Amino acid sequence: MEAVEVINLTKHYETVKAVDDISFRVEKGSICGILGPNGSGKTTTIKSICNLIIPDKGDIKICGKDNKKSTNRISAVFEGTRNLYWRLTPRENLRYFAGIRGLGGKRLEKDIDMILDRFNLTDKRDVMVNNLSRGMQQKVAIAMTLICNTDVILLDEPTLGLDVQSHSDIKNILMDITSDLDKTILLSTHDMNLVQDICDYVVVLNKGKIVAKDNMENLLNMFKTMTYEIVLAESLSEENRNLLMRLDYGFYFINNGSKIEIDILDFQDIYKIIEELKNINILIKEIKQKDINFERVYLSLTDGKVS
Ligand SMILES: Nc1ncnc2c1ncn2[C@@H]1O[C@H](COP(=O)(O)OP(=O)(O)OP(=O)(O)O)[C@@H](O)[C@H]1O
Repeated sequence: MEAVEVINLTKHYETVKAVDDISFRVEKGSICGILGPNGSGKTTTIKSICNLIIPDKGDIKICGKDNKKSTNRISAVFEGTRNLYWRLTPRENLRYFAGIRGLGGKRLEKDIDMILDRFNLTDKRDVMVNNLSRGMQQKVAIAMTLICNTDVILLDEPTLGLDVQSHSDIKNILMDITSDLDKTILLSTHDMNLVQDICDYVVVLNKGKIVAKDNMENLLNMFKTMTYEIVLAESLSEENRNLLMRLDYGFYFINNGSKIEIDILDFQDIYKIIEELKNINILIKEIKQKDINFERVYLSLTDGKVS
């Protein structure tokens, strides 16, 4: 079953077409990355799904129902932890957000304790959020979405500014809540390692349009067959790099130009590159097919714009 369906969504801000006729579906219990460079339309898409922006055109369905009639099925954490109350404790925050959704009573108190325990926050439950570490604050923000018990959780940059341990904790929490609790997560982030590790499905936006939507495995496989690494006997000078660039493939110069990574569509193209290296008297030490990572896939899809 689809938890989220976006159908022909379009939104302008005066003359800017922020989102241009996009459609995608997210399966229940999965994690979907909504990715793209700055200004590509991620926030507009996410806010439209949450019903915080009224689109010019298109339909959005949450668990099969129009999103305007299903706002109680979505919760969102925008820009890290901004929607927490900093002068309240984790327990008070959770109580407050549950209260807004009409939840209360002894059962709620039990649920709050259970969720805080799940996130290893029991000993911090009565400490003001302001005095918690950034990683703990992020956990409280995600705990808030669980106490509201919504089917769909939207997260904007959940790992921004976190140390290695907190990054790993948040990653595990997100995987746990989809597998154990069947929650659906829509994740907007520039953290491509996180995307590769936890996303089942990815939607990549560029200039308001979808440039790719597929599952992670397919995207990685699609690019795997096209990326080669050439190790050279010496570093390439600026002049030689420019000569190679004229061949108009996607070149990435690594290790000061002593290693080249190339994205090619046809294996025969590798001979043209070898020929050019021969012409400029550069010896090749090794050529191998590269294990592709998602960051490279993303860069190819968005014309090299990381953020
Ligand atoms: N309230 C607004 N008024 C006018 N233009 C806007 C408004 N909000 C967004 N835009 C424009 O719409 C386009 C898409 O913006 P959006 O914030 O959706 O992109 P984004 O992918 O979330 O970017 P970022 O990664 O920088 O947060 C951009 O050109 C942006 O300048």
